Amino acid sequence: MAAGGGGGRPPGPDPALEPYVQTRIFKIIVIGDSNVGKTCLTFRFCGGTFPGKTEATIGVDFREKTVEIEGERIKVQVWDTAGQERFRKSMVEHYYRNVHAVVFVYDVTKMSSFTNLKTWIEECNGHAVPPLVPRVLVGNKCDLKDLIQVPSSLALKFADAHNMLLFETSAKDPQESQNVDAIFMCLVCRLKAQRSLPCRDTEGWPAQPQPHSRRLDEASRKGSCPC
Ligand SMILES: Nc1nc2c(ncn2[C@@H]2O[C@H](COP(=O)(O)OP(=O)(O)OP(=O)(O)O)[C@@H](O)[C@H]2O)c(=O)[nH]1
Ligand SMILES: [Mg+2]
Repeated sequence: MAAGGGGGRPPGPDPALEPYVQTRIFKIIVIGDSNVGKTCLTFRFCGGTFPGKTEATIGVDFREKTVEIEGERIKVQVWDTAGQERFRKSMVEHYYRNVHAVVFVYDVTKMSSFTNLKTWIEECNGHAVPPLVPRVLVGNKCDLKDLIQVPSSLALKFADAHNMLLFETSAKDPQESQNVDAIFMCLVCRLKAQRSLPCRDTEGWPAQPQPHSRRLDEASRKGSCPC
């Protein structure tokens, strides 16, 4: 038997006496047409790689990443939603419930995925997502330079009209991985600034100024959070 009969507890301070530190959880949903790269973007952010092969998402896939900002650990819970109507219809209510931030994704090589954004925004508005819930717009697949159909100027105009930041990036290009991170980190920074208490309630948040659109590469060149 061990000297002192410590009852099996490892040496060190008694956890019961340590101050209780709660990790905040921010729920971020990723929305957009099927095949725009939602799964790949969330995989890149949470796992750091581009998945070799993806299947159409059914319902939702959850991914998580814990980040540290100004000494605070925050759990980012990413909801990778299904773009195909038949795989999402029973889940839509769950997507929007208590959501903290929304990422709208289109494919820069597919104009229809851009024009369909208005439908996705309507769906979001139809689920009473509070106006203070930050939203960003992401044009994905920028690595396919010769196939680009959606000009940056058009996307920027749309983002401005909807009070969203615009990010143009690629889940596939490893050199863009910091820029993919910046999409989510920007949202986490805004949420952290908005909220001082660890609660999930999205109502009654303090008012925040709306962001101006800004290209991701502009922000990332500065090497800091684009907010
Ligand atoms: N070239 C290129 N291909 C990409 C990129 N991101 C995703 N893809 C490809 O696009 C296809 C669809 O990607 P997913 O991430 O599964 O698309 P999704 O939006 O999750 O689709 P749903 O789950 O059906 O809603 C896959 O073949 C990916 O390999 C990218 O940045 N560049
Ligand atoms: Mg998917």
